Amino acid sequence: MSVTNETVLPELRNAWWEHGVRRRAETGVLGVFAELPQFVRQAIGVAWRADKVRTSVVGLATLGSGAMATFGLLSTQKLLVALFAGGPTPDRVRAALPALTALAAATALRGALGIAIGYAQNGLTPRVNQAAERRLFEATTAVRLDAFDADAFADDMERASRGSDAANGLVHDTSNVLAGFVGLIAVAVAVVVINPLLLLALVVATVPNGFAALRAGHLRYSSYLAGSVRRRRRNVLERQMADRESAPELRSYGLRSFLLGQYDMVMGAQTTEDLTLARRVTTTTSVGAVISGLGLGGVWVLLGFLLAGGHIPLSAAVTCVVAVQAAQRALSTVTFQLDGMFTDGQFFKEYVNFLERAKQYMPGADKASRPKPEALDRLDIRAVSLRYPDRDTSAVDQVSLTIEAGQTVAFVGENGSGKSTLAAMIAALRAPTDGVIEWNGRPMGEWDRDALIARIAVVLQEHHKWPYTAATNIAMGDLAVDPEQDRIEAAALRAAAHETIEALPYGYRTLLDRTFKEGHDLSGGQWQRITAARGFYRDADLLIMDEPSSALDPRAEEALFQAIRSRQGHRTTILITHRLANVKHADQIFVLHEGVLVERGTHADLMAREGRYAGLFTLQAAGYR
Ligand SMILES: Nc1ncnc2c1ncn2[C@@H]1O[C@H](COP(=O)(O)OP(=O)(O)OP(=O)(O)O)[C@@H](O)[C@H]1O
Repeated sequence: MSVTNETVLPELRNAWWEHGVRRRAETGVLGVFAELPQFVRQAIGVAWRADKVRTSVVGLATLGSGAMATFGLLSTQKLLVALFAGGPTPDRVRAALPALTALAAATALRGALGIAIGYAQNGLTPRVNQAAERRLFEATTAVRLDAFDADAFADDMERASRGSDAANGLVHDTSNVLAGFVGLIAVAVAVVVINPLLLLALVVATVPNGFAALRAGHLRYSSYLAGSVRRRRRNVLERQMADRESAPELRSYGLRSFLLGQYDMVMGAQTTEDLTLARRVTTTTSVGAVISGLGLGGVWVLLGFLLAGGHIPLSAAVTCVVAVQAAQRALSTVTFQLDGMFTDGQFFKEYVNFLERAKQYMPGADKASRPKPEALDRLDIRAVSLRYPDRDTSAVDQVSLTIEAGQTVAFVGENGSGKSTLAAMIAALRAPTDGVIEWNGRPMGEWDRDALIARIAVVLQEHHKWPYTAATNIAMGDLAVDPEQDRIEAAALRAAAHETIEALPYGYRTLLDRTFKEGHDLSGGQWQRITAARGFYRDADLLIMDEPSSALDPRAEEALFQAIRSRQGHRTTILITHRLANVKHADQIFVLHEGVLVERGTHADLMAREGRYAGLFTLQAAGYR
C-alpha cells in the first residue's frame, strides 16, 4: 500500500485556541445568556483595574446615550403630535419648534456621547491588554520551576496566554453589548410612555430576529469547528513545506511530491467542507431574514388595526415605526457582539483560572525579613532527595556531602543518575522533597532568595539561546550592574568565545537570532561558549557548570577547563561532565548512580578503589589509546 494514497497525518488533539469557539458551538442560544452576568462582572473588573477614568466615561456615557435615545423618541412623538394637529401650517411648525429643538439637542448630545465612548474605548483597550498581559507574565516568571513539570499547569498556561487578547475583546464587546441593551431598554421605555400596547409590537418585531441571529451564530461556530482539523492539518503541511528547518530533509529525501500529495488530499476535502459551510450559513441567514420580515409585517398589521380602531393616534404609530427601526439597530449590535463576548469570556475564564492556580506555585513571600547570605564558606548537603511529580522513584536519593569554599568538585555518573537534579537544588532552582542544603550552616530557604541566587552562577546543560546580541547574551549573567565591554570580553576569553564573537559580522554587537534583520546563527559549540561566558561573567561565589563542553572542539574544551581550574583555591566550582579526563584535578569527585551517591574522593582515591568511577574512567581512556 502506498502511503501517498491516504493521509498519513496522525489525529490532532483538540486545539486550545479553539476552546472559546468549541464552547460556543456546544452552548445553546439560551445558554449564552446564562453566562453573561459573570462575563459582564469580569469585564468591568478588568477594565476598572486598568483605567478607572476611561471605564467610568464608557459606563456613564453609555447610560447617558440610552437616556438621550429615550428622550429623542419622546421628542419625536411630541413633534409629530404638533405637526399632525389641525390649523394652518406655520402655526403647527411654530408649535412643533420646542419639540424639534429638544430632538436636535438629544441627537447632538447622543452623537457627542458616542464620540466620547469611542475615544474612551480606544484608550481603554490597549491599557487593558497591557495590564492583563503583564499580570500573566508576572505569574509565569514568578512561579517555582516545579510548576513547569505539571502537565496541567503547562496546558493551562498555554490557554491563559490567549487571555490578554481575550480581556481586550471582552471589554470591547461587553461595552458594545451593554450599549445595545441600553439602546433596547431606551426604546422600550419610550414606547411604553407613548402607549404600552406598542411594546408588544416591539417584542414581535425584535425577538424572533434576535433569536435567529443568535442561532445563525451558533451554526457558524459549529461549522467552523467541523473544518478545524483539516484547517490545522493544512497548517502543519504548510510548515513542513515552507519551513527552514524541514527544507534540508525535504530535499535530501525527495519528499516534495509526497507532501504536495498530502496537501491536495487535505485541501480537496476542505473545499467540499467550505462549500457545505457556505450553503448552511446562507440558509440560516435567509431563514433569519424571513423570520424577521414576518415579525415586522406583523407589527405593521398590528399598527394598522390599532390606528383603524382609533386606539392610537397617527403620531404614535409613526413614532413606533421609528422606534422599531432603532430597536432593530440596537439588537443587531447586541447579537453581533454577543458571540464575541461569549467566546472571549471563555478564554478569559481560563486566564483567571490560571492566575488562581499559579498562586499555589509561588515561592514564599516573606523574604524581606530574611538575612542576606555572606560569601560562601561552606555548603552542606544533608540527606537530600528529590522526586519529580510523575515519577515513582527519586531522581536524587538521600545524598549527603560537603563542599568547602574554593574547591572544585565534580559530579559524575551515567545518564539519568541525578547529577543535574542535584545541581539544580544546589542552585536553588528546585527545592528538595526531603533533606536540606545549607549555605554557611543555614538552610538555603532561610536566606534572602534573591541575594542567595546572586551569589550563584549556573551554566545549564539545556541552555537558552537568548535572541539578543552576543554582548547582551554574556552580560545577562549579571544585569544587576551596567554591562562593561572589558568585563564581557574577559568572560568571553575565559570561555574561548572571544575569537568566535570577533569573527561575527558585527562582533559583540551581532544579533544572535536569524528571525531578525542581520541576525546570525551560531553552531551548537559556539552557543555553548557564549553560555559558558555568561557563567563566568557573573563573578559568583559558586559556579555550577552542567556539561559545559559537550559540543566544544578539543582546543576550546582545553581553554574552558583551564579557566575552570584557575578558579580553584579562591572560588567554588561544581562541574558536571562525562569527559572524565577533565575532572582529574577536582578536589572531590562525587559519583552518583540511580540517584544515590555511591563513591567519593579524589581521582587518585577513586582509581585506587577500582569501583564504578575507575571503571568508567578506564573505559573512556581506552578509547584514546
Ligand atoms: N523535569 C523532570 N521531570 C521528570 N523527571 C525528570 C525531570 N528532569 C529529570 N528527570 C528524571 O530524573 C532522573 C535524573 O535526571 P538528571 O537530569 O538529574 O540526570 P543526569 O545525571 O544529569 O543525566 P545526564 O547525564 O543525561 O545529563 C532521570 O531519570 C530523568 O529522566
